[in-house]
Amino acid sequence: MAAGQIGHGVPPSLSAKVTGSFAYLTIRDRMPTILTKAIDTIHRNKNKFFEEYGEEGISAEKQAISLLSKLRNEVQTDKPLLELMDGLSDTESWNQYMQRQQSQLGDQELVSWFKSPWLYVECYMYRRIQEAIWLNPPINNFDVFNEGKTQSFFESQQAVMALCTYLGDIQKSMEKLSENQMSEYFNKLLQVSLWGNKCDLSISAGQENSQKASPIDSLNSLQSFILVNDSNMVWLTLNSSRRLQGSRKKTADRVDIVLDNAGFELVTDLVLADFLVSSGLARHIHFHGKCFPWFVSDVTANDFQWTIRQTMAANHKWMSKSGYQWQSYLSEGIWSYHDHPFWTQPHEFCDMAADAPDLYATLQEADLMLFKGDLNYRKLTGDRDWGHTVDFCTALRGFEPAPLCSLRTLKANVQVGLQPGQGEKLSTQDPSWMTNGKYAVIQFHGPKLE
Ligand SMILES: O=P(O)(O)OC[C@H]1O[C@](O)(CO)[C@@H](O)[C@@H]1O
Ligand SMILES: [Mn+2]
Repeated sequence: MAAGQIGHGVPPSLSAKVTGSFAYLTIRDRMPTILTKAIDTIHRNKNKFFEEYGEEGISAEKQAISLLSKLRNEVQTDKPLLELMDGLSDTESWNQYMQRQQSQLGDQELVSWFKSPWLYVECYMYRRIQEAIWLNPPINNFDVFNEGKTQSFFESQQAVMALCTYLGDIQKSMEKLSENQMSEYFNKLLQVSLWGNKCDLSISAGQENSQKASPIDSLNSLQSFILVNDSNMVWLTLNSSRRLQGSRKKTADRVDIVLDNAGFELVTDLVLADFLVSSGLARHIHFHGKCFPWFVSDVTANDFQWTIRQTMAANHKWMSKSGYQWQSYLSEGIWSYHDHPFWTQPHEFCDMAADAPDLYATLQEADLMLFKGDLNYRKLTGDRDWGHTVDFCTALRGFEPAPLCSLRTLKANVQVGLQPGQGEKLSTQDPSWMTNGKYAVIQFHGPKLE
């Protein structure tokens, strides 16, 4: 067994134990900054809380801030993680997961911010933010990240308009498109959705990070930054499920999109989903979002509905047309939004079949799953210290509910499925290639089709 490997050749989890690693810097610098911003946001909303709830609002604000400051201090001083106390439906499962982590660590040490797996502690921080808010009615539904998400949507308006106009143009000529043209548009919109993932707010610790340029025009220049491009497999998968259905109107029955960020990225996902349905490549789209505010910019049910309403209300013909179209897909059941507590838990996805069998069973009904973003990639691969040439399939460790594809810009140091030498070359050319968000993958796992 190679050095650092645990049982069955599975490498160790990334962790802040390694001083100077990206995990270490995230926990030392970026997470406290995110907490400070959350505290500022609550404080800035003090008057609003007073207007809405009077003195009760003010004392809830103070109490929430004090819990978050305490949390920030726990992170900064590498305190042991604490059990959750808020009695929500997922509390028990979080506390059990902590026991699991503790038993892996043994009796000598306690699970703590810098010693436990990075994936676990980073997820846990967002759950603790949720606890701090939830324990403080009447402000217990406040989304501390909402302002950033709405701002990122408004700042990318030009790009959204350009994208909706592009979609409208495709749809005007949809009937006449050849198979080749169709696959070309598909690839473009898949790549737009891929690069949409550059626009998250967690990596920049909440700094503005929106899309300004026209997303279609940038695609050519970004091409060489796609390190793995399995889009052909994705296309074949969509088309093979069309063949298997054998119906005259050829469609994959269902594509699931596991969403990542609100703002521009969500619009790129909705545009791709619209194209899949209006081109006849898919019949239904299931979107999966988060149950509570997560990793600064991730989509909640509220963000999802808000984005569609804003798109409908836009003072731009193609944008508002798209918004109305999306609303009608939802009311006709062609599109549906789902959330499941598992998406806001710290588990590697290889645990899903055992720990969230209901979700796993639902995903098995999909013809194709698209996993958006970096955190989903970390969970797909377990956020472990894999070699770059390890197969994606190996890193998934049996997680294969349906053919799946990760659309991810690289923001954490895990990347598998590269060619021999590719990782080394990148490290020489651009030492921060795994974390600077400049590179991306379209990485597929499923039956190989021709
Ligand atoms: O929105 P995304 O693409 O999942 O990116 C969030 C990522 O940013 C980070 O905060 C960068 O460390 C990761 O924790 C996380 O994987
Ligand atoms: Mn995210």
